[in-house]
Amino acid sequence: MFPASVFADAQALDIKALAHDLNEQGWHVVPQLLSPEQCAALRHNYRCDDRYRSTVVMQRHGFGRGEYRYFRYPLPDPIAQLRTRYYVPLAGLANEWMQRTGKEQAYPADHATFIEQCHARGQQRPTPLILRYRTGDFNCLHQDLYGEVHFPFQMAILLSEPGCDFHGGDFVITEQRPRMQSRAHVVPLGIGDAVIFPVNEAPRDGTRGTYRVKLRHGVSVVRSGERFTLGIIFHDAS
Ligand SMILES: O=C(O)CCC(=O)C(=O)O
Ligand SMILES: [Fe+2]
Repeated sequence: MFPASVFADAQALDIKALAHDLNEQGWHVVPQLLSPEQCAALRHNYRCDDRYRSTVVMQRHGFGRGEYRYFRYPLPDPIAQLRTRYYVPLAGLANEWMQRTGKEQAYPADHATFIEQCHARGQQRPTPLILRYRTGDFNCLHQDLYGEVHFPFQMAILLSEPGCDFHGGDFVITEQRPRMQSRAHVVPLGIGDAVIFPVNEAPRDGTRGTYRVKLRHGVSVVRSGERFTLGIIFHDAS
């Protein structure tokens, strides 16, 4: 069963804090975006086969160890709402970043129009997913680019309680800087917290103008227990 109160009451983004964190720190956390009850409902839903279009066993592809399932269209209401609702403020920042890096591209103001653009380019399969890790599982550093068209930000929501449901299993981001060694971030997350982070690249201000860093994200080894995440990716897959 899905949470009845969908996520219409999910808090609005603090745009200033979002822009500050993504520009200065590289990622932004929205605390308690979902309630523990909503998280439990989503974890429970992992077993409902008819909700998903495909299931990936990560070790078969060298992606790490664990499993994830992509939702099928039509997305359950709460998932669709999260995607359309958080797209809007993020599109504003995305366009600022495009200008800073001298790119012509502009993202439309609403998600439906952006999805039409994905579909027109042959990217028609939905990307929101639920990931499940058990003891010893992990997610290798990666990027969620699913075709030529991609939205520059994505969101992951932790659905399990760290220190209780599982131990280990930290969300990590690495930042590859030009002509410098890479920098790692461990993002502290509680149950229901969302992390918003760049899919591919981020602009940084340097002494000689703006430069670009390349980002990858993943999850360190889950030492014990079971850890679930909801991933919201805004572009569709080819
Ligand atoms: O399980 C996690 O925290 C990472 C999930 C992930 O890779 C994603 O949502 O794209
Ligand atoms: Fe990912």
